[in-house]
Amino acid sequence: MIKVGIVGGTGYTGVELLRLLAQHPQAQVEVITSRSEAGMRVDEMYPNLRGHYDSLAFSVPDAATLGACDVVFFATPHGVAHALAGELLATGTKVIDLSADFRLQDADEWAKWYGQPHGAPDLLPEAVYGLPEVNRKAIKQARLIAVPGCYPTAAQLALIPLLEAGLADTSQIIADCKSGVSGAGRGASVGSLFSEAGESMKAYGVKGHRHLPEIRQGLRRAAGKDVGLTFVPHLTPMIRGIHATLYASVVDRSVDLQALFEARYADEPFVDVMPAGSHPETRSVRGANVCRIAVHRPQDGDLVVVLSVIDNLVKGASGQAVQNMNIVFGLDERLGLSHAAMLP
Ligand SMILES: NC(=O)C1=CN([C@@H]2O[C@H](COP(=O)(O)OP(=O)(O)OC[C@H]3O[C@@H](n4cnc5c(N)ncnc54)[C@H](OP(=O)(O)O)[C@@H]3O)[C@@H](O)[C@H]2O)C=CC1
Ligand SMILES: CC(=O)N[C@@H](CCC(=O)OP(=O)(O)O)C(=O)O
Repeated sequence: MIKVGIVGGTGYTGVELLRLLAQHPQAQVEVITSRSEAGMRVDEMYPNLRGHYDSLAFSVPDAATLGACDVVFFATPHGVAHALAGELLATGTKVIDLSADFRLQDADEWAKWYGQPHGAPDLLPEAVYGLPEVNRKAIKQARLIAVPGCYPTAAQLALIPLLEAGLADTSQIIADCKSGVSGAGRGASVGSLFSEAGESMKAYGVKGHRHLPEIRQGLRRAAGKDVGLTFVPHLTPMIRGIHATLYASVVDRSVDLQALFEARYADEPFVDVMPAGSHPETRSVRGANVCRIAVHRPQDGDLVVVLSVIDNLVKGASGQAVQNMNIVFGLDERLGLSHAAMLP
């Protein structure tokens, strides 16, 4: 059994980790932290977990207790993993960080987008970007994994086949993305109120969102050169889900894009290339660790439109984190993650 610790157990990604790990045959959650709820049993706070974690209670984060675990997940705001990761790695504990602390390779760029100095630049060279579909080999050897952001997961999986094949005009790609409100976390804020976000939809971060450099970094890796990207996120009145629509121009109209995408993801357990002409719905991935993709060529012109949906809390965060854990510990990548989505 893999001994698991979770820092930040009361947020949405923390409780989603608990839900997924409850069904995992080879992992046992030993430590779960919350400073504000220390002492409370997890199944008192989250009744959906009753019967799964009979005696597990929140505790304050403590490096010694966490260091006794085989792996520690950080489901915390940005900056927290910077402070604790080094100490845990030194005790031999693997670290899987769901925040953005180790996603950008460049500490100065991180500081610019996150508004504070990078707290652990010495660890950046060994941090591995945890997108298994492009980095599986490196993940297997990693001690420190940066789980990709939710928008970046949906956008990169949609564009990588085109970029790796050198088929997209890299001067101008558009990522038009929509998220449910759980993407904003569990912390109270006016924008997440039902009466603010319900029956309404709005774009935000058009001038520059912190996921822009992360998506650009991934696209650059796939294309082997810089990519001109416009990224516009939107808040939509649903709880879970990301819907990303990607627009690019193809440089060779003769290529069968459906066949290209199917071949690229043929061996990927968590990417589903849907039949030509499909329109994937966010509800088709709700609760599941899957990204469903459909490729369109309107009027058979140069334009390619790729549609990509994920559950922000699963393939966009906690499910992808468990997928990374499975790879790091040499397990079947699908363990604990093979359930179907909830419909409706
Ligand atoms: N929501 C989403 O869809 C996604 C979120 N993420 C990322 O995952 C991380 C967690 O997100 P989410 O679950 O929404 O977050 P929340 O903000 O809802 O929860 C944060 C958790 O972290 C704990 N925490 C806060 N500050 C500290 C601290 N200084 N030290 C230790 N623990 C702390 C909180 O507990 P307490 O204060 O009681 O200790 C709480 O349990 C974030 O970095 C987020 O950006 C990634 C992908 C998708
Ligand atoms: C709707 C909403 O507010 N979404 C969040 C992104 C989701 C998220 O948590 O981002 P990370 O994956 O980088 O942690 C935002 O725009 O900042």
